Amino acid sequence: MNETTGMDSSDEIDILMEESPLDVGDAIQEDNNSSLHSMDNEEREKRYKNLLKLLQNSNKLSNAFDTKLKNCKLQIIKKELEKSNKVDENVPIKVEVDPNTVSNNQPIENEEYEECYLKLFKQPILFNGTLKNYQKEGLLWIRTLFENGLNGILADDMGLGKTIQAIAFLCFLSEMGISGPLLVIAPLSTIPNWLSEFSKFAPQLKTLLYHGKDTQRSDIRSQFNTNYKVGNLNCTCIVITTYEILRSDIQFLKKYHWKYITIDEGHKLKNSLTLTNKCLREFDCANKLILTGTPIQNNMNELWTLLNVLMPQLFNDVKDFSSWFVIDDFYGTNDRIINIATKDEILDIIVKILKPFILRRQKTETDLNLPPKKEIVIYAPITELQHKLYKATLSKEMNTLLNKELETQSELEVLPKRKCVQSIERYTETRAIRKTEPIQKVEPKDMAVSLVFLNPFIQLKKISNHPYLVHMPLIPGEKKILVDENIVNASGKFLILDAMLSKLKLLGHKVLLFSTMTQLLDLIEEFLIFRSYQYTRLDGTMDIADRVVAITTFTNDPDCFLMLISTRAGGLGLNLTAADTVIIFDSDWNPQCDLQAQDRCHRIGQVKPVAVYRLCTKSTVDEKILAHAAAKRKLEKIVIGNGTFNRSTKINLSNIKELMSLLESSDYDQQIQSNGFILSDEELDSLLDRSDMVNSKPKANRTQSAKHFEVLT
Ligand SMILES: Nc1ncnc2c1ncn2[C@@H]1O[C@H](COP(=O)(O)OP(=O)(O)OP(=O)(O)O)[C@@H](O)[C@H]1O
Repeated sequence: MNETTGMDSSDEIDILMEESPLDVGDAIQEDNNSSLHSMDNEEREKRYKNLLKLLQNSNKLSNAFDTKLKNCKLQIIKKELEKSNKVDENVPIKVEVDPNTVSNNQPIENEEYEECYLKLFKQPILFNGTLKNYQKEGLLWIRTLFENGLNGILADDMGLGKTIQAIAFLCFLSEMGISGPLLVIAPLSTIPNWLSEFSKFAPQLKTLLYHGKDTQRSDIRSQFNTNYKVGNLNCTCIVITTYEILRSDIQFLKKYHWKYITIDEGHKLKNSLTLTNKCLREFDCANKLILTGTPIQNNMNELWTLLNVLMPQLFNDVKDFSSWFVIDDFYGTNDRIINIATKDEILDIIVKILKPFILRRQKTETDLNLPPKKEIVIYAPITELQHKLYKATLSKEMNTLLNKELETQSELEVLPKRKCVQSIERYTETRAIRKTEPIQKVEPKDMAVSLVFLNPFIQLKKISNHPYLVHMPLIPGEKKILVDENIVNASGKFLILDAMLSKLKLLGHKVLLFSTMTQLLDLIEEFLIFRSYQYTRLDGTMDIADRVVAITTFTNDPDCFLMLISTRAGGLGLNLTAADTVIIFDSDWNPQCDLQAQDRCHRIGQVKPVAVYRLCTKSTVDEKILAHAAAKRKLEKIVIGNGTFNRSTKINLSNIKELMSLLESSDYDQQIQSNGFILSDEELDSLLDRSDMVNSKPKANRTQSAKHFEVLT
């Protein structure tokens, strides 16, 4: 029996399952055996039919769930309205719906009920804040799934407050007297955020951080079931842990009967074969809620994984499924759209199946009124040294090129991590003047050479970013990097960065600088120290305490100008609205990682327009990475980016025109190409100008006529 609505939902769901007998086993088994591409046509046809059969049957089941969920939602709303006792006076309810008489096919007009609900909505007493309207709707949706014993995915755009909605729901559970234990699983990088959001929005709830050494964790485990009183309410501890601890302690954790598990940044589950997924399947848990701003990042495989997490009994294996959909289909040319169209049938059904269980709202659909954001790609020049090394790598002549230096060559040392820098004395128009004496210019006699020919691609990527990553000058006899003006002059991106930073600092902006390579972050750190910029750093090697220090220093210290962040470690769940500028030094293969990065500062709490600068070295692998990322973005746009999972939007994937326009759309507001000259003040002003964003939305493909830049259209 349901604890809040009094409905017995499990029986109904069992009946629904029986009504849709699925030949699941056969379909999946047969679908697993061998690679799709090595099959003859007859075999392909057979497997395709099996897959369709499985999906169509599941679709029926999902439709039944959908109707059931809508009815349940209505019941909850009615109950809440009755409780508020204001229905007759204040709310013009015209529609009378008896959930018992609604047939499976009949759409329920419940907008008016929802409107009333939003008007009279009382948020959980333990929640210390004001939920926005779309968050109230989100809470209602999470609650409806819970009442029906179903798992769901809250896939709101990044920064819309998924954490807040999850916390509000945990407050609701506590108020309902649901006994725990309750678990939140999140990546290490978002744990500080969870802790601070709990203390801000649910200060009366007790959280228990399950982390630390073996012995500490065993002590913490004894407190999992601790109950405590808040007024009359009997509350239970909320255990917070990381994916890593989940994997290492699964033997202990699976002994508990978890009442509710919230899984943050759930796209980490995207591969159903991972250990984390396996662990989660082993858990004894009533319900799960997955939070992710980016449910589909790479391929259809991930859609299947979502099905697996939501309905593991039906979708229990993923092998070969992805071969129906390959990322190549989404590369460029229009005739590929035909391929996509032929696969619509499968895609369409999957999206329909997922629909009741996924809630996704985009920033543009909400009343958030965030300040505008624009994204500009800056094509950096390639320096002579970069060109020489790049060409040598391509023609596999690197050894010959560097042969003469091999006698003096040292092993490349990992650069020391710096925690802070000396404060700067003053800034001129173009430079920060350091308090300390500049390093004496020394002729570089020694070189550290890092040549990993096993992966020439990485080599090329390093050279495109900074040639020192493969060919670093050292202070003679010291095995330490020699830092002088050459650290800037050797790399096209550093030339651009140097010019931009001095101006950004002067204009009072704060910057988040993302890179996918920690070695590159080390080098940028050397440069920041050389220029005496104050900065903090966040990367995957840091523990929770150090991360908290880095974030608070950046947020609260007005002199701390820049935060260096490794894209993969720091892109998730952080709130860094003190910054209004993002520099993506090198793009990630996965565009969602870069979007996550931008969203650290373009979110609730941001009051200034945000500019995102993406650096790309012209005619190098950098351009390939950008193109690949753009192809992945197209997939995401087609499947989830068009409001498909907003439950009020109708699905329409078969509109070729719509697909074409999505495929042809650009992710960037502006693309700028440097011709290799040092930037003049005038050009910099033009590049960093945000006046177009002050009173209006960012303009697409703005033209720009500075002397040394050219707009690519
Ligand atoms: N109702 C609210 N009132 C006040 N602040 C809010 C509210 N909702 C969200 N915020 C703030 O907005 C910011 C973004 O929220 P949150 O981190 O929960 O977003 P998210 O969707 O989980 O983002 P991400 O996907 O990046 O993790 C946070 O600083 C949060 O405190």
